[in-house]
Amino acid sequence: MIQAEHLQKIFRVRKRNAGFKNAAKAFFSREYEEIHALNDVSFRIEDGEAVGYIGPNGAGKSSTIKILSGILTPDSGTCVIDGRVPWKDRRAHVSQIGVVFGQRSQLWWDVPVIDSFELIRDIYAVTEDVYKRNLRDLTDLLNLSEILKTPARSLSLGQRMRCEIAASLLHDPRILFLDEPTIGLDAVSKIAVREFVLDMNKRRGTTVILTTHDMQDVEALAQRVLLIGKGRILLDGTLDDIRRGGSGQIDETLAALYKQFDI
Ligand SMILES: Nc1ncnc2c1ncn2[C@@H]1O[C@H](COP(=O)(O)OP(=O)(O)OP(=O)(O)O)[C@@H](O)[C@H]1O
Repeated sequence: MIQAEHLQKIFRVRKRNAGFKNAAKAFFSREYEEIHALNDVSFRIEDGEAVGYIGPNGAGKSSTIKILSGILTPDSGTCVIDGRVPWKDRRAHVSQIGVVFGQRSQLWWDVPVIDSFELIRDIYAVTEDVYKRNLRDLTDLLNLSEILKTPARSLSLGQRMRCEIAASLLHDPRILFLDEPTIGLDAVSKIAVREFVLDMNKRRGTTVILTTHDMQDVEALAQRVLLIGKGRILLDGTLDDIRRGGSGQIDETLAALYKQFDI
């Protein structure tokens, strides 16, 4: 179970105006401004749920995922995941979670993908049996056989994302955090990723938390939707709850909702 209560995160950044001269000035300046990424975020997610975490650019989605995965420490508030505090019990925590950041790679850039997988196996101390089974299933389901020997830097975006997802699942995590996993993918790759994640959720009971701007991802994967805006949870319900507010396409309905919440 994931229980987040009153999470707050403030980033302090050097104040600066536009232009090169001002950038240099800002470098030596002691003036800071505060960015309230998370103001008061609370939610509870049960084991086996698949939750879409949505909101406009800069709403605080990635910051939340980073806190839940232990990469970032909040300024205040608490978060307990299956009895662990992510940023305190990092070692135990990472063995139970898989994380995919669509905009960042966890694969070693210059080595064949399979070498990255083997490194991940060693880091997580995955037993040979489990590794072999997962590698076989993931290769099969995500269609990786022809790209396993290719270095990550030579893969297309869609190929790389399929490898990223496989890399995040080799150690059988109970929870999967996906931060924009279908960004830039073609229709075929998007569908493959969605089907695969749905299967993980349904068949293995993996808890899935997904941030995305693609509402088709949410339609395909999430039973529940959390809407965040200006660092606060504004809505916790189903996609039907969101649809009810509009009459047309889901993107238009969502845009109207953002407007209504002034986010
Ligand atoms: N390391 C950082 N330093 C300073 N500000 C940051 C940092 N990380 C995030 N922010 C700011 O915190 C706010 C929330 O950012 P976050 O990345 O969580 O949003 P998001 O909802 O994931 O946005 P997007 O949909 O654009 O990816 C933004 O205003 C962002 O500029």
